[in-house]
Amino acid sequence: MADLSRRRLLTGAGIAVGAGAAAVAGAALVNQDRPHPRAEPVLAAASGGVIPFHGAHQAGIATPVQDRLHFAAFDLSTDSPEKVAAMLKAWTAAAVQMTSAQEVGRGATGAALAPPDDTGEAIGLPASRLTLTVGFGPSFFDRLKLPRPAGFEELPRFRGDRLDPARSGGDVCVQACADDPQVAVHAVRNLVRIGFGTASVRWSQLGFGKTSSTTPEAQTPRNLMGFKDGTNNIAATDRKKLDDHVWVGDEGPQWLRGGSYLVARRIRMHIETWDRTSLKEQEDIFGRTKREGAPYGGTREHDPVAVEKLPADSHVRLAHPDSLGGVTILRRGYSFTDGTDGLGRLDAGLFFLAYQRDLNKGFIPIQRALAAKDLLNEYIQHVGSGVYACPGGVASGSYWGEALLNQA
Ligand SMILES: C=CC1=C(C)c2cc3[nH]c(cc4nc(cc5[nH]c(cc1n2)c(C)c5CCC(=O)O)C(CCC(=O)O)=C4C)c(C)c3C=C
Ligand SMILES: [Fe+2]
Repeated sequence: MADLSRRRLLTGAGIAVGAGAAAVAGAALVNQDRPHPRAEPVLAAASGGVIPFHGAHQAGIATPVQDRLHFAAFDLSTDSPEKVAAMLKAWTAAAVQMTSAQEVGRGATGAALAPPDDTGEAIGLPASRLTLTVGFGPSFFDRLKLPRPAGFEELPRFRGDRLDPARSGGDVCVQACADDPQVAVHAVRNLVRIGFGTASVRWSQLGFGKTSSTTPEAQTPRNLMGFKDGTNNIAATDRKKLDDHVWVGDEGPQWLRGGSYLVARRIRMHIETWDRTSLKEQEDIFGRTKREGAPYGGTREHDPVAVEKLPADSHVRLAHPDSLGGVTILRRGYSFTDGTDGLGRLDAGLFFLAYQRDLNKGFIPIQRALAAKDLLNEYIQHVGSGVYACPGGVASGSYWGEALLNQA
């Protein structure tokens, strides 16, 4: 490894976390004498490489979408902002290490008579473009008596919702994305471990097969219905659209500027019914062709969508900005299959993730339009939900939510 990159990594990872509750109590350990690269970090965003943790925005929003997801929502077990700040500080130190392929704290093989700081299952694995993105639910602010951003509240109930409270909400969320599922799971597991005594997992979701892309030049992935998903998403290079529709600006509190609002929805697909539906009907439901992904009225995937050429209640027509006065979101969802539902059907679907600058100019109006009459509704059901305010990027030496918690 070049000296420069090692120095950068060490500085970023200067504070290591001790095991479990001790770390949360603020027992920061200096790690500079014993770095534990679990693999040779590659400072490039090519598959397997490092996506920088620090920056103007949190990684994992507009950065290229990785193949795997482990999403976790946490409930706080304390009302103390100081305790939560200590946890977030320890989480940040661990995140800096894990995203650069370092072992957490003093590593997986520290002192023999104490539990290791790192659980060890990622030893030898590259960074795998791991990103860790944190958000705070409305209940976070109430519990810690912190001022909520104006208008930030739980999502309204939408027609057709059948939300399971055990798969909804949460005070804090962590979105871990990586090209290797073991790296994503390792990251969440170690944060869970560090948070012991301060936060516990309320629900979590594994995802595979990204169903969106922020790199339009790459092949668009397909969802479990077999359709290309993410064609008309915001590209990571489209600074104007990101500024207009994704990043919170001066209208938000200082800690949220450069951040974004995240909506997570666990959407079950009735894929057995879908699989008995004719190709023509499937295509009419989206208003796009299945193989090419072309919008009706066009021939190629990236041909412009002319909404009047799509069936009136088709998904794409209803969700398109031209039908909704310009409303636009950044989608970042994943497919899931979680065994069966006990009735001989797969519990499969789309774990929908969307980022936006303003929920009232993003997910809420789109979902209202879709819930009212989307042809797709016959084949899907929203069964889990969460909404979170994700702070702006973390500067080196700072930690997730520092500017917010300093107000306590
Ligand atoms: C509230 C927002 C949305 C939900 C919920 C949603 C669920 C959902 N979507 C698909 C499959 C596709 N969606 C596509 C496009 C698309 N979907 C939304 C929003 C929601 N989708 C938007 C804003 C768009 C883009 C519209 C446009 O600008 O043209 C497509 C087409 C390809 C693409 O552009 O991505 C597919 C396919 C499923 C299966 C689903 C729930 C399970
Ligand atoms: Fe969609």
